[in-house]
Amino acid sequence: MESLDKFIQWAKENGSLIDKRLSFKISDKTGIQVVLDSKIDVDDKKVDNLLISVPEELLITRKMAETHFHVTKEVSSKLDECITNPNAITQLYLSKLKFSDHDKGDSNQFFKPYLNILSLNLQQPYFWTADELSLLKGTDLLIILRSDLIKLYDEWEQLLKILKIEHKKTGKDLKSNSENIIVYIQNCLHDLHIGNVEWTSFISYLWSSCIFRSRAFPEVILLDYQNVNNLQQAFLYPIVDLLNHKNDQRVKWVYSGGRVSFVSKELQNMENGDEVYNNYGDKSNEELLLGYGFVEENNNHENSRLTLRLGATTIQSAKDFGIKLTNITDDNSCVQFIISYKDPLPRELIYLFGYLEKLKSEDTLVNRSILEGISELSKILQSKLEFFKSHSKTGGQFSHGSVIKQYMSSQKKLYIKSIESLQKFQKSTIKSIPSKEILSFKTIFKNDQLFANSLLFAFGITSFEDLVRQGYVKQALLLWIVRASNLTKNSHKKLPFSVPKYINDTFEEVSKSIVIEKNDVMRFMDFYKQLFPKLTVKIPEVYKEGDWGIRQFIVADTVIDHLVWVNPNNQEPLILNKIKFE
Ligand SMILES: C[S@@+](CC[C@H](N)C(=O)[O-])C[C@H]1O[C@@H](n2cnc3c(N)ncnc32)[C@H](O)[C@@H]1O
Repeated sequence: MESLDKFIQWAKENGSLIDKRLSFKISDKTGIQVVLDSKIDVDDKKVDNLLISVPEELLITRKMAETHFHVTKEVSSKLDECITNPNAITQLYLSKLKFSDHDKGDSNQFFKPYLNILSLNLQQPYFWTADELSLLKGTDLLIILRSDLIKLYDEWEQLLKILKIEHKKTGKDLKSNSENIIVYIQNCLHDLHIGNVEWTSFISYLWSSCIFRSRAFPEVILLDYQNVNNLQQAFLYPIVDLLNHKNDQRVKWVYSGGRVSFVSKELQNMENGDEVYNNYGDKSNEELLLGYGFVEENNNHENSRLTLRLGATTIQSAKDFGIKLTNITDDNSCVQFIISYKDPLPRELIYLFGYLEKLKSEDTLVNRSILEGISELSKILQSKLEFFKSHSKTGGQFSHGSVIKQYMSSQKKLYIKSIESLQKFQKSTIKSIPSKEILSFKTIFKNDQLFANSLLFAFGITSFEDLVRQGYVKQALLLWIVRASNLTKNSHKKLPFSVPKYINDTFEEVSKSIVIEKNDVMRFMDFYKQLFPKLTVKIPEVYKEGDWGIRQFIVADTVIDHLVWVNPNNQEPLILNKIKFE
């Protein structure tokens, strides 16, 4: 608290204006926070409330860093050419301000009260223990974290090289980015926490880069848009960076007359003692966790990356077919989709799964392929849900356990939403199919009594539910499709419903073109022998009419591939005409 008071005093002495109604506190959970001490007057309610105003001399900027390191125009351009992060040099400058004891220069002394409130114990996962990180296994977080660290290491090496700053590597330092960077960080944590690190070391650069990620403001607010080459360029903004974050807060940062001010439109609705928040940008929990070390429990901006490893050939052929795939990994082997509350079920994801279930003989997506695709997609979403469900229960014993649980739980909620949308989509797809293009096997079972009764003898089952329970749906369906192909005009009349023409048309089409191999016959032999000639003898009115040879069952099996989708919720087969999915 003492360093916080000193810092506020320093800021005020150096021209900062802080609204009297604000006070600064320290909480266990969120660190320093800014609180509204007295309610807003009725008169104030209409105006935007200017709460904090800081003169630009208190900001830590790239310009300041370049002056400090005597960077020429050429070197500055080289930095931009070789390093994508425009804040690299400012980060190094911050490391020097914070960790260099040799440099007792003016700026180091001047910023001391500010530097003292910058915690050495940061919450981002880069500083978590190995046990805590192992709880992230199976999430993208761990993959991104590793690749961020490798990129940062390269950035640090490049930066020192361009600025010709020597870092004498000790035994504790990494020799290259390919060494186990996570183990290196774990070994440096103690020294970092007590401030005993070289300002030129990678660990201090990691610290200052995390300070930048969690506290810096975009420089576009200071200058004309055109004057900022890189929108990522940022500066440190003492005092305003004490405000914690909440999504959807209506705030403004205004630059005028050499001062940067923070304005909030939220005060009207606030009570005494409420926390005043900034808005770091509407962020997903992954962004919040990696950038800031916390997550929002009910985050409307939550999203999740669904990565599908399909291989380059499949991805290319899906694209050639017309599926719009925008997020393909660099090696072309994976395609990614973003699941969010705004779009819990991207349409292109459904089309892709429909495409994957398309038969070679089909040149468009038909209702069957889409429904089949939905079933496959559902399995993937369910397995994601199960993963996040089980992981939202573990980790309680670790200091970052609760944030891990919250992250897993918010991912879980998002997948629940996505699965709900998929179920709705499945229902509406079935509903949209005209009744003459769809026939349910349950309806057949109910209406074709003669056939249904024959199944008691064939499989010992008494109802459709029994058929499902005993696992004979496929066999019964094969029998019925052969029966449908054998129905004469006369026997057709005896049925209380008409067999849709597309079923027998498909049967004929397949029958004409199919090439039957010995293997196909072998595959059906056991099934066939079990039922025939038994059925022919016992129930001739069904099984003696027409052709009941084994070939018919092989044809029926292909007809099923072409026309049938089994609803995974109730195992009911639907026989669908091949019409284009609209
Ligand atoms: C710009 S600083 C805000 C001031 C900070 N509380 C401090 O102690 O200096 C950002 C850091 O504050 C914390 N923070 C900000 N908003 C938070 C929130 N809604 N919940 C938890 N921690 C938060 C995180 O540690 C984050 O990295």
